[in-house]
Amino acid sequence: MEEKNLGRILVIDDNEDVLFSAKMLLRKHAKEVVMEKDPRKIPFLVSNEDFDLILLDMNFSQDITSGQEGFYWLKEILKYDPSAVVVMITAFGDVEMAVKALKEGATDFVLKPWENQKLLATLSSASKLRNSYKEVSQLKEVNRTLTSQLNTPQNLIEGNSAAMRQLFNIIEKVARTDADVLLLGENGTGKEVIARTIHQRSSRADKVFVSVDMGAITESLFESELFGHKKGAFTDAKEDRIGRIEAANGGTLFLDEIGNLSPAMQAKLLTVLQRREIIRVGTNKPVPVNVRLICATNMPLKEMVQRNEFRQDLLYRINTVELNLPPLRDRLDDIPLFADHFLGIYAQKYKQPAKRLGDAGLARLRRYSWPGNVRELQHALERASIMSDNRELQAEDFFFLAETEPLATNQTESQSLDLDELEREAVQRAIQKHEGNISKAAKELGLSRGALYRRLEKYEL
Ligand SMILES: Nc1ncnc2c1ncn2[C@@H]1O[C@H](COP(=O)(O)OP(=O)(O)OP(=O)(O)O)[C@@H](O)[C@H]1O
Repeated sequence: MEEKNLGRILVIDDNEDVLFSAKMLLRKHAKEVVMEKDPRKIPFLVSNEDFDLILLDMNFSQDITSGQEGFYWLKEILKYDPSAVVVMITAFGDVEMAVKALKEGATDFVLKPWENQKLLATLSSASKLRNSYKEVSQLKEVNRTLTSQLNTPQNLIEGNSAAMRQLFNIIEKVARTDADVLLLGENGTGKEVIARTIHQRSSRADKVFVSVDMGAITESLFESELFGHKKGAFTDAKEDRIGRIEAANGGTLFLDEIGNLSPAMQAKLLTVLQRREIIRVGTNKPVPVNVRLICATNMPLKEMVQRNEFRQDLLYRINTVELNLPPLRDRLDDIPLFADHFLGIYAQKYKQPAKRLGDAGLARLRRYSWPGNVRELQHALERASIMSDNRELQAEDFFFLAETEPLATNQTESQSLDLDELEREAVQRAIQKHEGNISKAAKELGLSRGALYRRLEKYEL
């Protein structure tokens, strides 16, 4: 047996000879051996010290044979440390009593007088059990912490546009049911934020929310990522691993970019969803799973079904409730709320006083088409927070890649000879080249900052 791998052992027996021989044997294998003759010290010892193993006599001198005192002290130990690993010592080979002790929570028993090798073997397996208890309780704790961090409500903006108010009415109702949900919407409309919100408002809120980006999973890793694998199932399978679906058990499974699955992956996913069980790669044992499914995509799934690119049966399976997230350009009334929210966050992040959105700034944001939706708005506000010297953000504090994009390559230069058009393009290009730095752009154009601002205003840039 490995040296000292039994940890700290407490031996409680009122017979000095037993204590002595236990100490002689165990000190070679344990980090520390604590001996105690008087069982009345147990509460003090167990509540003040951490023992990996406890060897407890069943029969103390006042009550030689019934074992009642042993049972009493076993219960006391478990009261103070429910995960204590207690091995009972019994002198009479009374199997019935030993079995009763196991039922009461003892881990094992040894007969007195013991054979040294047998005692060591018993303690060694008890110590392994203790280690796995410790590991499990540590993992549970890590899991609890991570789940509560992940499930901490993010700063959700419900919005006050008619479209979002209507949507949140439905979300409120749907969240409480266990119905599977399909979220449709352009990039950056907040599909993941809404998926998390549904989870947080559901009866599964204290369980885990597992998000899987289907667009990022390759065909070859699909099964092992989602269903898990057994050690040795394939070359890289160095250890048993549970998949994402099993990890979400009891909670919510969010499958993002569901429209990106190949036909083969769609078929495998459908089978799992229908059977509500997974089979880890390299095994043939089905494991039942209980997850609430939320899927999301920015792709037109119904059209894809028409074109045979997406399985109709899979679509029916995932869209019990379908929610459409409106693009930001259809809910411009939400912009002021988002602006307050994100400007607050960036003020903290960049340690500066919070900036506000001025009327002209807001008008500018309302005129833009927002192809990147809330994510793009968030970035525009972050950029303006960093770049602008104004406390109140104005039109000139915002410029947009989507508007300047065609100018990124020089081949797309305008054929127009309209002076205004040419000037507008020159201004855009200068701003883009200097990444929004007004002073540098103005210098390049041969204009003062004021003159450049006037042109930005004029061309609504
Ligand atoms: N209602 C909202 N409240 C607060 N933040 C939001 C909201 N909607 C979107 N956002 C923010 O916008 C960004 C994009 O949101 P999210 O990732 O949820 O969008 P998505 O639709 O899932 O995007 P994609 O399709 O690109 O994955 C995130 O940074 C998110 O915090």
